[in-house]
Amino acid sequence: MPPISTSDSPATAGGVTGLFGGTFDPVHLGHLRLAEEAADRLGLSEVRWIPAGQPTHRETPSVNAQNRLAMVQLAIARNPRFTLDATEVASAQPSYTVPTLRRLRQEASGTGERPLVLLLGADAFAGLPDWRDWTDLFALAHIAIAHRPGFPIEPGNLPPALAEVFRARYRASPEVLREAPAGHIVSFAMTQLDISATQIRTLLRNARSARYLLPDAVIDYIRREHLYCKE
Ligand SMILES: Nc1ncnc2c1ncn2[C@@H]1O[C@H](COP(=O)(O)OP(=O)(O)OP(=O)(O)O)[C@@H](O)[C@H]1O
Ligand SMILES: O=C(O)c1ccc[n+]([C@@H]2O[C@H](COP(=O)([O-])O)[C@@H](O)[C@H]2O)c1
Repeated sequence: MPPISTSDSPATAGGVTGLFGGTFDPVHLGHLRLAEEAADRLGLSEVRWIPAGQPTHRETPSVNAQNRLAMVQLAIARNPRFTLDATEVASAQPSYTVPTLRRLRQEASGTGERPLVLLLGADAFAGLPDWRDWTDLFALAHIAIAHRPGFPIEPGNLPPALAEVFRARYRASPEVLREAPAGHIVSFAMTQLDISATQIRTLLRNARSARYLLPDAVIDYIRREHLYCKE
């Protein structure tokens, strides 16, 4: 099992750290390829997975936070670059990203101004102006956007306030991530996998196979715990 970080476990010293938050209801191969390809293409020494305890911007997840955390733990268990951050799940507060980044920035302060990179799918990036205190994000971390089928990354497709920020902060080369601790936006191509947790929940509710869309260990867990069954 990978190490689980809590607020008192400092991030790995040195390198560039990727931060990957999500509802993960459930975690699937689209998430795993995003994190793996981000690590390769952006040269990340670690990708820290941060399941949201109480997501604020969507319906209540189908499965509770402990089960979603357990599924992520199983999914990333054999990858030495992946770590799990249980802090949002352990918190009684709603899961907002800016306070999480402030905490991680403080943890990283012992290792100097280390670059932190928030990893987002293109759909999540387009929704940024709805996030709480979203303009504060850029003082705390870089953002790396993963291409996702159906969500082209172009200023013309973004809300105006975000398009302006995108034009000012976007850089073509991921090398800029090492040159500053925060503030740049980059994008990276990833294997296009049109997989969503919504699709998987629908398959499982209808007693259809979700095999090869998510890791076997996660499917086994879902079966054992009777998750995503028809009510
Ligand atoms: N297939 C995919 N390709 C690229 N990015 C993805 C993919 N699936 C999810 N992501 C990204 O992973 C992050 C976490 O996503 P989330 O847990 O909401 O998964 P989801 O499949 O989009 O879920 P749901 O269908 O419940 O909305 C977001 O940044 C999202 O954009
Ligand atoms: O901070 C916010 O206001 C905020 C609003 C929407 C989404 N987020 C974060 O964005 C990440 C992806 O969200 P989602 O809904 O695609 O799973 C996850 O870590 C959420 O906590 C954060």
